[in-house]
Amino acid sequence: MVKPLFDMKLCIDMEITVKQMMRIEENGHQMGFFRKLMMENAGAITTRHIVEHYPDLISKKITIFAGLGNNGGDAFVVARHLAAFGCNPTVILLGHPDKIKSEEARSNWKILEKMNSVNLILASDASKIVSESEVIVDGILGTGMSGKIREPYSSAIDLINQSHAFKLSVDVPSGLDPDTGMVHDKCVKADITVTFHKMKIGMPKNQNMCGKIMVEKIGIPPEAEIGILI
Ligand SMILES: NC(=O)C1=CN([C@@H]2O[C@H](COP(=O)(O)OP(=O)(O)OC[C@H]3O[C@@H](n4cnc5c(N)ncnc54)[C@H](O)[C@@H]3O)[C@@H](O)[C@H]2O)[C@H](O)CC1
Ligand SMILES: [K+]
Repeated sequence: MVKPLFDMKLCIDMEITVKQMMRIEENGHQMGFFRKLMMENAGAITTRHIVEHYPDLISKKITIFAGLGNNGGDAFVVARHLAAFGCNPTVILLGHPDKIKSEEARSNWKILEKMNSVNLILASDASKIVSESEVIVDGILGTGMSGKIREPYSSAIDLINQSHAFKLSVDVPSGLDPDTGMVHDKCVKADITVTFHKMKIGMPKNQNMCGKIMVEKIGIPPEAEIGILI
């Protein structure tokens, strides 16, 4: 039975909670639109915004911070897509590769390990690299953030905020509570945040930390929202 189109239209511009997003993501995955595909689309559309912001991007020093969760996985995809545009980004992984949480993130890391066009730095003193960066991608924490920011994420957020680089946050500025917009501890102050699928309800409440918010679809079937938003 095909749902009437108007149902889908009603929820196109809704703002959703983290819990709703995770349930929609799971439904999409169960429908066969696997998380790995979502991650690829998320990274590709995020890269598009960086390329559009900087037409002369190839000449820019780009540093990508990646956590061990799927926010970091999105950032790995951004690194690969930027390389395809002729850039040589540096990825700073905030932990050991063995601790990367999911298969989809790990498989994207393994691709980067085979690419000479992307510099991989394990969590070391990133301060020199950051001081020379012109573009910083924040793929540290997304919707999986909880509680006081632990090291080395905490120092990484401080480093990013001390930089004068252009800052783009993946999905959520790292450290922002996506459901309330509150900063319980510390948070990346982004110039642009590219968030996926739908706006998270807390983000418009804290434009100061999010910067300009872009809501981008990543291919999740609207039917994945049935029973959650519809
Ligand atoms: N919404 C979608 O359709 C998709 C979203 N994607 C991206 O996935 C992240 C959410 O990924 P998840 O693995 O659930 O969580 P995070 O990456 O945000 O963080 C988990 C990671 O961070 C550690 N951690 C949590 N809290 C803290 C803290 N306070 N201090 C230090 N470390 C913390 C935790 O242990 C984990 O290691 C979403 O935002 C999107 O970017 C997918 O790409 C697919 C589609
Ligand atoms: K982030």
